[in-house]
Amino acid sequence: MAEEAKKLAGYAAVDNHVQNNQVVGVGSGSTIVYAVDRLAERVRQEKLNIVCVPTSFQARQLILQHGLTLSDLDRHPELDVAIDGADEVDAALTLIKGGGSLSPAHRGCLTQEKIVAGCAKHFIVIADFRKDSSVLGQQWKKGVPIEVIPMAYVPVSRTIAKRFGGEAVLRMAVSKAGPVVTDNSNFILDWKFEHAQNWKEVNTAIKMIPGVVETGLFVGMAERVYFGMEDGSVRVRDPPVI
Ligand SMILES: O=C(CO)[C@H](O)[C@H](O)COP(=O)(O)O
Repeated sequence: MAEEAKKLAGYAAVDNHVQNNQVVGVGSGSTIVYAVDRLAERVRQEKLNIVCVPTSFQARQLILQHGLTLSDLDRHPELDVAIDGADEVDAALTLIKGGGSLSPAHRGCLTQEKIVAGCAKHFIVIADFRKDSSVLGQQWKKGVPIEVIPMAYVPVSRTIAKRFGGEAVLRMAVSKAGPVVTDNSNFILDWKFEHAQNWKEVNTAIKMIPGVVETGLFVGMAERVYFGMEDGSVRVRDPPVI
């Protein structure tokens, strides 16, 4: 059921937002796999000229395996559109990213994902119905991922708990001993917050703690979210008009 929903979201995003001669940011996770399948299909069928910029090692492999054109931010610092998954989306389109529902290899790419999304004119999110929340923490219980410089993980964890409550736990690997190491050779703390907060302020404050590389809070970045639903429909959410 969830897999079909991921596919619906991925296909809708590619069909509605990708056009010929575009540079496309490719996100990470299990949902993005469906979007890349559809992108490759359209490139073949419609003979599109598309260049892809990956957000992780996994995304890079996906692009290559599908025979798509691989690039990077050196050659393409401006993207037309970036498409990526999320762990949770609230009513204001604030996202938690960097968690991942698949294997550890597909998790913790939040820093590169945020960089690529920030370089895109349009940032489009794809998710299944389980990620849809009115407030963060409603559906996603694993906390906000925070990428940290390895030597700083203890002081950063203590500072976050002291200032914002909850606890920030070092993410451990599953198929190896020791912590998960990101594509940037850093560690991930999962901050299990106690209650909803002003995410814009919290995100800025956490980023100011020495040793923090990036947070998995994406505030004011997503332009549209496609949710694949259980009944086979696709729900679209745009940011609220303030
Ligand atoms: O942010 C991510 C990885 O850093 C993923 O996009 C997010 O975790 C969603 O993953 P999935 O599509 O497997 O549920």
